[in-house]
This record gives sequence, C-alpha cells and structure tokens, in this order.
Amino acid sequence: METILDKIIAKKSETIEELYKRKEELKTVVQSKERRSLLNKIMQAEALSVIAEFKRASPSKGDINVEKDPKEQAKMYELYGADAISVLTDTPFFKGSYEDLAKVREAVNLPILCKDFIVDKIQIDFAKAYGADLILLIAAALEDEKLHELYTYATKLGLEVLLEVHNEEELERALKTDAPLIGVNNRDLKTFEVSLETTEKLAGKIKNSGRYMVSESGIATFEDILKVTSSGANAVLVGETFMKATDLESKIKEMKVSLGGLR
Ligand SMILES: O=P(O)(O)OC[C@@H](O)[C@@H](O)c1c[nH]c2ccccc12
Repeated sequence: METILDKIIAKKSETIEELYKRKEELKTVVQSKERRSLLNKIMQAEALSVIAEFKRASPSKGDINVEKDPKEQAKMYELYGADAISVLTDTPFFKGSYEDLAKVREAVNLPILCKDFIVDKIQIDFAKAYGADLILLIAAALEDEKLHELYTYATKLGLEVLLEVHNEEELERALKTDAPLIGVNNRDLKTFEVSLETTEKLAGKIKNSGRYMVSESGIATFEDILKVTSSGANAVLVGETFMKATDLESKIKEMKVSLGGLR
C-alpha cells in the first residue's frame, strides 16, 4: 500500500525536474559566505537548544498558518531565543518554498535548516543557494548508498546535516555515517502516528555513540520538554505549537530548560 511518504517522494521527481531546468539561476543567487553552525551551538549549550520551524501546512494537520509572513515569524523566533530555524521548502504537501527560505535568511542571523525530502543533489544546491546552513536527510526516504552520497555532498558544500530517523533499523543505518547530529522524528512519516516514546527508545544508542540528539515533532507542553530532555535530547524541533501559539514568547522561553551539566 502506498504511504504518504511514497506519494511525497514520487511528487518530488516533478520538483527535481523543475530545479534542473532552473539550474542556471544558481549562478546568480548571492550566497552568504558566513557559515552558522547549529552543531557548535548545541555542543556549547547549557540549556536545551530550540529549533523553531516555519511550517504553513502539513499532510497530517492540513493548514496550520498559511498566511503567516516568514520574515515576521522568523524575527519573532530569533527575538524570543530560538537557537535555529527550520523552514519547510516542500510545496505540494507543506505549502513551503525556497522563497520562504530566502526570506527567513534575510530576516535572521541564526542557523537555518532547509526542511525537505531531499533525494537529489540539486535540492542541496538550491538549499545552499537560498541560504540554508543545514539540510535534513531522512533515512526512511533514502537507501544507504544515496544517503552516504548526499551526506558527503552536503558536507563538502560546507553544510551541516540533520540525519533523521524514526526507528532502530534507520538509526543503525544512520550510525554508519559520521553524522554528529541525529534527529529522532517522533512522527511516523508513513502513518503520522506521533509518540514521544520514540525519542526515549532511541536515545540510549544515540548518546552512547557520542552523537547529539534532536527530538522532533509532537512537542507542545512543558511535560513534553521534561520527557525528551530526561531521555537525553540536546535539542527539540517544534513547528505546529509555535506556528499556532498565541503567546510565542512564553512558549519558547519555557522550552529553554537548563541541561545543567546533564550532557
Ligand atoms: O509540527 P510539529 O509536530 O512540531 O513537527 C515539527 C517537525 O518536527 C516536523 O515538521 C518534521 C520533522 N521531520 C520532518 C520531515 C519532513 C517534513 C516535516 C518534518
């Protein structure tokens, strides 16, 4: 049975065809020379690192906040203490774009993660050209050979990689790379089921491997924060809760819990 992840990746081939047609554009887009490192921030942090996501919509939740201005939201994220910003650039299923990424780049001086289903090098070229400091690679969407190829390509371009897993098998595969940043997606991209136990289950092996762990998805309350930090998370990635927050400032600040030498 075709999963939503299969549908997203199948549709991605149209985007990739379009990007190759636009390849010439890469020569003109001004790329910031400065590199902003999320990894360094996380390594030096005394408090939980918060990656705030700009997400207009998603297949699991439909429209979240479609009209939100990316510059305005990104500036608020930075003002209230986010350590990095994640920007959805998938259009068909998340209503994101590279233009949103470029606007967030103009607005803030934080590390920016290009959040997309990356299966081809051209997507990494565009992510970099439009201002990303990191890209996401999803183990569930990539066979080992392609995963290693894209990881190497991105790091050679000077980008950091958040390597995302959802289960033991994907984690085993991820640990065969030297990716220092492992993202645990609490949401199953095939069923949309969300459980913070996903972070708890995978945390031990990640921490024992000396990598840093980002807990992603389904994080809304202070209790959620306590759960994932007690599992060993170094960072959280939060989208819907922030995109819908009526008091964004207190929501972000409550998540910046001290890790007090726990790491
Ligand atoms: O809106 P949430 O439940 O806070 O989730 C944010 C983020 O983790 C989620 O958007 C995400 C995590 N990994 C992804 C991969 C592709 C698309 C989206 C994602």
